[in-house]
Parts: sequence; structure tokens; C-alpha cells
Amino acid sequence: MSEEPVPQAIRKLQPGRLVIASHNEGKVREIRALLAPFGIDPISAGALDLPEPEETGTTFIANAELKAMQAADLSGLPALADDSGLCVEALNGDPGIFSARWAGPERDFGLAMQRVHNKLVEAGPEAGRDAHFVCALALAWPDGHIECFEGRVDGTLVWPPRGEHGFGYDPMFLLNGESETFGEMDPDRKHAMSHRADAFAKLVAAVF
Ligand SMILES: O=c1nc[nH]c2c1ncn2[C@H]1C[C@H](O)[C@@H](COP(=O)(O)OP(=O)(O)OP(=O)(O)O)O1
Ligand SMILES: [Mg+2]
Repeated sequence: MSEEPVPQAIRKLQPGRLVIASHNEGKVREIRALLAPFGIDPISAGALDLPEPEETGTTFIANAELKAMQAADLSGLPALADDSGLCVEALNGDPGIFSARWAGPERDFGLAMQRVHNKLVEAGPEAGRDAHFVCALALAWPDGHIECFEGRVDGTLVWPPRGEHGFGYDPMFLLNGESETFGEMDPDRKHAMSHRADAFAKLVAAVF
């Protein structure tokens, strides 16, 4: 069996030598699963006790960049950050970059999903249920070099939420063409077709 050539960057990303600049367990789990086929076993920002930066950016990319740069700076290791969110067409893209903040300080996504639903009810019966997830990934190197990639998937919102898998808004998101919400889907299936998988494929194509 012939071996795949090992590209330059993957040699630099040695096991235990990449930080996932996220404090969200659900995301860290998904990013670990996406990196596993490359033999990369990353360290999480939480395990390194890195602080959670304030997300002052006005775009997903800007927030991913600031999280990745801070983690690379403080750890001296390459750092991968993810800034993501749910954008609802009838709500002009809300909650968007504020998706985590809609869950309040307790990060209660039952509450966040209820808020989305309430706003759609307020918007009236003609407001559609179309929505998309966005994932911006930023890979920052300790020398200051940074690379960014954005992924997206389109779907519709269901009510009530369905399923116990995943995290965040997964139980109310139905990917176009699917019958199970991201919350009902087997995690491997979600990892293969999510916005995070889309962004990750772009990162792999460019970096690895
Ligand atoms: O696949 C997903 N399935 C469901 N919900 C999702 C997903 N991807 C992002 N989301 C929602 C929830 C999350 O909390 C927020 C991201 O906010 P975002 O600031 O990027 O992440 P976060 O504050 O949870 O962790 P951190 O900034 O430490 O990476 O969007
Ligand atoms: Mg955040």
C-alpha cells in the first residue's frame, strides 16, 4: 500500500503540539474528531488554563482570529480557534456572532433556542424557517502568521427541538435533505457534513 505524502504543515503539527483555542466542550470534542485522522491530539485552552478572550470582533473571522492569536501568543504553540454561530434568515442573520451570548451567562441553550423560536413567532407566519450555520476557523502560528477558513451549511429550524446529541442549537437545526436534526444525528454523521467539517476541509486543503 502506498503511503500518502506527508505535507509540510502536518509535520509541524505534532501530537500534543496544537492548542484548540476554545472553551466550549462540544466544539473541542468535534475538532478533536476532525483532527484524529491526521494523528494530531490537541491540547485544549481549558487544559492550559488560558483565559477566555472577549469576542470584540464584528465578524466570525475576526473573532476566530483574536481567539487563535491570543492562544498562540500565550502558549507558544500553534493554535486553532473556531468562531461559529446560527444565522436565521428571517431574523436578519441573528443570533449570528452572538449565538453563544444568546444563551446567557449560564450558557443555557434551551433558553437560546426558545429565544430564537419566540422571535420567529413574533415575525409572523410568513417568516420562513431558513437558517444556516457558519464556522470560521483560524490557525495562528507563534510567529504571528495566521490562516482563516469559513464553512457553511444551510437548513431549516424545527420546533420543538429534537435530540440529545451535539451541542448548542443542534436540536433545532435540520440540514437540507436530512430527516434528523443535528441533535438526533449520530455524531460521526454530523462531523462529516457540518459547517465545521466544511471549514475544516478547506483548512486541510490549504494547510495540510
Ligand atoms: O455545530 C454547532 N451546533 C450547534 N450550535 C453551534 C454549533 N456551532 C456553533 N454553535 C452555536 C453555539 C455556540 O456556543 C455558538 C458559538 O459561539 P462561539 O463564541 O464561537 O463559541 P463559544 O463561546 O461557545 O466557545 P469559544 O468561543 O471558547 O470557542 O454558536
Ligand atoms: Mg465564544
